[in-house]
Amino acid sequence: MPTFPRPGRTPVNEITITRPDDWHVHLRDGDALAQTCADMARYFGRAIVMPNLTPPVTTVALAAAYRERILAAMSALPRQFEPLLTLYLTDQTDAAEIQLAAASDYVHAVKLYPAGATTNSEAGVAQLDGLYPVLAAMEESDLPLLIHGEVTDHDIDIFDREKTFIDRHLIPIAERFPGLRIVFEHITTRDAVEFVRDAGSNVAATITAHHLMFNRNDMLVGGIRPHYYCLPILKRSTHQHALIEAATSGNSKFFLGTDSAPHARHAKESSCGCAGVYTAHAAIEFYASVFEECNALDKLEGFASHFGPDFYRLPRNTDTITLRKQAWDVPAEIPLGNDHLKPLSAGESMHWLVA
Ligand SMILES: NC(=O)N[C@@H](CC(=O)O)C(=O)O
Ligand SMILES: [Zn+2]
Ligand SMILES: [Zn+2]
Repeated sequence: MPTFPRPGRTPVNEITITRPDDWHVHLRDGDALAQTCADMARYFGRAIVMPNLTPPVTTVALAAAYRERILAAMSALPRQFEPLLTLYLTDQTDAAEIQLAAASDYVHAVKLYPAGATTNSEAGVAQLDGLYPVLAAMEESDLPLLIHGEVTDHDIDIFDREKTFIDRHLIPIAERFPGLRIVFEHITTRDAVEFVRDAGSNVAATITAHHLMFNRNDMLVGGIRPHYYCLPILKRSTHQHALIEAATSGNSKFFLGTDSAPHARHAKESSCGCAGVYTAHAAIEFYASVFEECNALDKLEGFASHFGPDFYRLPRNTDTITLRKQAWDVPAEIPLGNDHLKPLSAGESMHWLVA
């Protein structure tokens, strides 16, 4: 991992921060919820829950029902987190549904998946221009737009899909709807960092732990590692360094979103493996390791616990968590309903743990 040494580095064995939230997570549904909710409830306060179920969460009524299933799955747990629901945009979404969402107290954002861009995005938006009346309604009712920012054109190289999305779609959307709050989700490139940094205060980005920890060499050198395969795909190290600089900079436009995305082990270790990395079992511990490497542990609290709620116009959590230096081993496998998944860093040793 690259380091950005800052003067005065002193070893830290314990850090207490405002309770963090996860601004982008996939909990899935059904019997997967037992594990995904338990991992989130270990210390996160709230989580923006992605709507890419099958079928997707396209209406406020479906979001209400999904929320009930999440709360039911959590009822047996020693502590709970608050699920913040999102709607899945389709070519059929209308302004009336947006108004319903804005009026509800549990739908907090609307998610744009370009059709075919990622896992369960088949029902996503095929014609982005056709979306403009819906985006106008969102701007009007101040409901944030969350974007999986990749084009899907066959002639665009997979490593260039985020950059091309910025040029073709994000710049026009941001110009046309200057009052629309936009979260550019799970950014993976220097181009995305620069776009968000230079945009208005209505534009922010989430950054995953795995895009801070790894680049495409980690996935492809010495053998292909399907458990590092996610979308947007890991990029070259120069992009990884730009993400690390952004996350540890203290700039409030960049905040924590794990994109923890469970897939059964056999579905990833396959001749056509699924996209998604599971990090919920050790999320804040992964981020803490990266920030520590960069001697930037003092910047973790803003990134993990302050900038997200500020952007979403929600109160910051008022209690704290404490991370301690403590060796522990990530399990080799984690149950997922009747199946199993291989979590990030399976079988490896970690040195931070939430007390
Ligand atoms: N990130 C991923 O690679 N996969 C996510 C979908 C997404 O966030 O794009 C999933 O739902 O599995
Ligand atoms: Zn995505
Ligand atoms: Zn995601």
